[in-house]
Amino acid sequence: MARSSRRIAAATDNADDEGDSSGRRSTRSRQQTVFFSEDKGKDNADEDDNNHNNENDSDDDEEETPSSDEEQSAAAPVRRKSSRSTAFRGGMKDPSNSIADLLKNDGQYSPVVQAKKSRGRAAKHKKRSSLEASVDSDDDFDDDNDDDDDDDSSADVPKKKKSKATVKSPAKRHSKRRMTKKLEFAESESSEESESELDDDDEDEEEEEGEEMKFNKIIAAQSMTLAEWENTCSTMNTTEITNGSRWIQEKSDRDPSKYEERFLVKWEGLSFLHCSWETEKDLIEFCEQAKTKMSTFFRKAENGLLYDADERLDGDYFDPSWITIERIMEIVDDDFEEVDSDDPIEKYNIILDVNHPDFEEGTGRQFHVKWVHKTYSESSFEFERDLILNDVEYLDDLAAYERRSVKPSKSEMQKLEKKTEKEKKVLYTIFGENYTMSDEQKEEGVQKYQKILEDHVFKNGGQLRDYQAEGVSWLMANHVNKRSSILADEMGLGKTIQTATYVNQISKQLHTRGPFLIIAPLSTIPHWYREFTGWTDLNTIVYHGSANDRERAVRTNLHFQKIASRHRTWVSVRGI
Ligand SMILES: Nc1ncnc2c1ncn2[C@@H]1O[C@H](COP(=O)(O)OP(=O)(O)OP(=O)(O)O)[C@@H](O)[C@H]1O
Repeated sequence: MARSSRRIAAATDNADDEGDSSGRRSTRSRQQTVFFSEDKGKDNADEDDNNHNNENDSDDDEEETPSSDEEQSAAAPVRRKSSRSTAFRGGMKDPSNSIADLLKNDGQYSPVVQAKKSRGRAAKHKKRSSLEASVDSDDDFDDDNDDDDDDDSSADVPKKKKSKATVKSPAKRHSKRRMTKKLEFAESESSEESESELDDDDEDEEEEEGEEMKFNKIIAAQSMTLAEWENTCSTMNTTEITNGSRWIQEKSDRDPSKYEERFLVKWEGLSFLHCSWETEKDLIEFCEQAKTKMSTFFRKAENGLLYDADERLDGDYFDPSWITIERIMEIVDDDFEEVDSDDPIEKYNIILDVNHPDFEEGTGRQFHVKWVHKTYSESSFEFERDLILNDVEYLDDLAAYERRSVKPSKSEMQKLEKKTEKEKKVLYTIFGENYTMSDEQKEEGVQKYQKILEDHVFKNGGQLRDYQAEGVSWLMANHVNKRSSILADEMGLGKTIQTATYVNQISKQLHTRGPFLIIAPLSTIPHWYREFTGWTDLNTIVYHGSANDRERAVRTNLHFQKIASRHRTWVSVRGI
């Protein structure tokens, strides 16, 4: 794990490099890279990086680099909000339980054995259903099932001859298309370049017609009866998957008690919200490199699961934070005929019923989402309807987005400036060393200030302890007198919180725009992030990761969205 050099950092900004005359608290603080800013920043109009075209590709392929994963999890905030998708959890038994259940069942069917057999088959490149193979080699399987399987080749295997034309490409399934983050900012680009970009996009769309579908990896294997599959998959619907599958499956008249093995697939270019259960047959028939990816899964998986318990909770197939929103970075507003209502379902005509004839149109708004424990490059565009259908909490993140995305008007700014001047005067009266006041009067002012801090209820009901209020007021005193300071105390007494509330004070009370930079050791970044977001409404972002991630973090989070369109031109939005 990369650890950057340690540095001594001053706790105040704007501080002169002079000795600490008050000298009450000092420490060395070990620092690395957390970056956060006040609710505003530059109106960035730089050219977009070509790397944007590779969005979501970082998850690419089964061969993940452990080091980047490690870094990522260390850097990302730890936030295990319980917004679990019923699609991946609720309707599904714990896979380990179900495997155990099946094993208990007179050894009639073992998904583990099954998995090994499938691996063998994949290696031999045979297009046979798992169940067929299982039955062929499993003497205990009863005759009835044997009959069924004999039928498989004729009756059970869907009669439709799946041709590429019958496979609904995700890009073609919905007229309202998801974006896959291909925003180009063309301020400095010539119009010629922009036009050629657009031409490229058209070509890409045409190419999509014949494209094979691609998936990143298989993340679980599971065997259940067809009836159980139907039950489980009926809750798995998004704009990209229908009844748990990327394909629109025809109704089958197969025996519902018949077992089928399916694989949970993470699709390329889509977030974990759109993972779907697919059969080996479909994957091999319609997806690029399915056999290779399948054999990688069998090599790496244990008990039918790719991720170990550290990365997921019991009963989950993957870390639930991967479908938990860390922040909404943009709203893509289509032309909605908004209904006057507080309920987004009503307001944006969201249609939740998958069988509704206008399901395709009823997607609601589209958000650019950064997921917890995923990098900025892995952020994705999601329809509001998909978030609702999968129980993903988004309203708080949306409110936070709205709060920070609107630039104050000129008159509001002028009002703020006047207010700031007043606040400054008050602070200088209390803390200013050149201010002529008796010591008693000063002490009284400081006590009063500390009391206000102590009584103040911060976000989520947080309140400072008396010594913490003293610490913050000392930091403010240094700030007012333009003096560098280092806050030191014993471990665990809340220095992080004091720093967060101090920065909050200079942002909210003195209306200092920021951005403020926190440099912290890699392992403590999640803690810093948690405390800043838990105690303040500051627009806090983790500035860490690849150059692309860092650039994207700044580009998408440090400018006012609402005025951004005046300064940049959106030249290209490319689909999947
Ligand atoms: N006023 C408070 N209210 C609620 N929780 C608090 C308060 N002050 C500190 N804590 C909690 O105590 C724990 C330790 O605080 P924190 O990590 O900020 O201390 P620290 O002094 O920065 O520690 P270290 O020296 O290890 O960096 C945290 O979980 C924090 O949320």
